[in-house]
Amino acid sequence: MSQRTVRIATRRSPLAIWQAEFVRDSLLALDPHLNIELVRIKTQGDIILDTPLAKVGGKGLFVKELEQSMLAGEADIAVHSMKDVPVEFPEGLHLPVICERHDPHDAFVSNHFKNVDDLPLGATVGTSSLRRECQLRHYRPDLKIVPLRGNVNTRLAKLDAGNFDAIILAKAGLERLGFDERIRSALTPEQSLPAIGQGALGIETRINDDAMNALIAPLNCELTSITVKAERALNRRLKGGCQVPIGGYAMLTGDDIWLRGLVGRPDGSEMLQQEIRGKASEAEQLGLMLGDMLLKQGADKILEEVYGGS
Ligand SMILES: NCc1[nH]cc(CCC(=O)O)c1CC(=O)O
Repeated sequence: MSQRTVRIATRRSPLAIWQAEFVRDSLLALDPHLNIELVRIKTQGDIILDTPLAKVGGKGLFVKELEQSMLAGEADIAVHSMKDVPVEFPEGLHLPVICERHDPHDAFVSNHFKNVDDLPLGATVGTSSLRRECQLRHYRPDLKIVPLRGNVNTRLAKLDAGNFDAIILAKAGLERLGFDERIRSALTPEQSLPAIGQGALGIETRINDDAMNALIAPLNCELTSITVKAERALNRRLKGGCQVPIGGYAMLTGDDIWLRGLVGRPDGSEMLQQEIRGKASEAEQLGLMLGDMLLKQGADKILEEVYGGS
C-alpha cells in the first residue's frame, strides 16, 4: 500500500514549483511513505512572455499542457493557481480539491511609494492584468499603466531596474516566494477587486482515478471551495475570458456568503459593480445570479464588443 507514487504536473516558474511542493508536503504530512515526483512542464503562457496575455488569446494558457500530461498518463495530478483555471475541463478530467485560500488581495509593490494614493501625478504602474489596469485607471485616471509580464521574480527585477514607480502583484504569490517585505500595502477589494480564484490552489486529476482522488481528498478546504465555486459560477455566466477585466470575490460569514463582481473596460471608462448576499448552500446559484445582474447592468454590451458579438 505504501510507496505509492504520485506524479505532480507543474509549470516551471518558481511560484508554480512552490505550489507543487506545497501540495507534495501536504500529502507527505498525511502519508510520509508516498513517493512524490514533480513533472515540470513548459506551458504556452510561459513561452509567450512578451505579449499581453489578453492579446495571446485562448483560455487556459497555463494549464493545457499540464492537462495533456495527465491525459497521456505521464502525471497523476496537476496543481494550479485557481485564477489560471478555465471554467470548463477537458473530458476525463476534473478538479475535486481546492486547498485553503491564502490572502486573495492584490499587493502594491514599490521602492519609493507606500500605496496608490501616495503615487505622484502621472506615475508609471506596471501590470498586464486588464482587471488591475481597469480598476487602477478608474481610481487614478492620471496614472500611466505599462505592460509588465513574466513570472513574479522577473517582475520584481523589472521594478528594481527602475522601469516603474510601482507594480501590482497578487499578495499570495509574493508571500509564497518569501517576498513579504516587498509588499508596501495591500489593495482593498474596493480599490482592486481580486481575480476570481485568486490566492487559492486547486488540484486537477483524472475523474476515473479513484485511488488518487481519495488520496488528495483530505487537502480540500470546504469553505474555500464554496467561495471559489461561487466566483467561478460568476465567471461561467460572464463567459469569462482574459480579454475583459473581470473581478470576483466571495466571503463567508457563518452560513452566509457575500459575493462581489466587477466587469469593466481596460481604460477604466466604464466599471460595473454588483454584489449579492445569500446562503452559502446556494453559492453557485448566487454566482450565476450576480452574473445576470452585471449583464443586465451593461456587461453584455462590453462583452459583446470585446468578443465581437455572437
Ligand atoms: N497570472 C499569474 C498568477 N497566477 C496566480 C498568481 C498568484 C497566486 C494566486 O493567485 O494564487 C499569479 C501572479 C500574480 O498575479 O501576481
